[in-house]
Amino acid sequence: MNDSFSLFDDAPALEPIPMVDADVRFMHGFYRTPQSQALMQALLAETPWRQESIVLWEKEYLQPRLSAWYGDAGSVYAYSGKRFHPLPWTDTLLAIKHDVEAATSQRFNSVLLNLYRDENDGVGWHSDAEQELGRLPVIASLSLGETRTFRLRHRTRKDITPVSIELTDGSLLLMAGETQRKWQHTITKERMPREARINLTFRTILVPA
Ligand SMILES: O=C(O)CCC(=O)C(=O)O
Ligand SMILES: [Fe+2]
Repeated sequence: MNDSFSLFDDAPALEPIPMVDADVRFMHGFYRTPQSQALMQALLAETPWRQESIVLWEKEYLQPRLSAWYGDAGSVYAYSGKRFHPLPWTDTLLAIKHDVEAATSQRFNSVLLNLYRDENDGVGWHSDAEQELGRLPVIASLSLGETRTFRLRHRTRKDITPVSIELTDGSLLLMAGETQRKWQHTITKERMPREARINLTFRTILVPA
């Protein structure tokens, strides 16, 4: 699906972002228009988007975004006291997974889709350090649609400057190594009007033997 790997193309590559205690790589234009727009439209139409809730201090809150969870049948994900069973892969998602696996030399068995409908949607500071992601999670994050700012901050070292990355349409971000153990990340809400953005985070859920 992605034709950007030809030797004769000026193929962009995942470039390391210099960070302490983290392995973060990033590239613009992993998918380019019009392909990125076609994927966005397909995912907007095909996905059974849900607004999930989280429980904090015994109070239930709706998440400020819509989401959907897909993966291999065994890749059950526990999050905020709930267990999510994945939807079966679609052709669209399998094609994207194939491209992302080729670009990252990694294999993934699940993907979390997030839809940020406008500037009022976001995701708070967190790390993806759930037990079923293993000790050193590898997460590949594809962005489609509106650009949003991805911020990272070190969990314990206040002397380390936070990092901001503009996640443009069609960009690909890889987080590996100690990134989830040592850093947190967020997509902040914005003041100015924003169009919709879809983010796909490919993950590997370790299935208990
Ligand atoms: O939307 C993004 O770029 C980040 C999403 C995220 O951090 C997550 O789903 O865990
Ligand atoms: Fe995350």
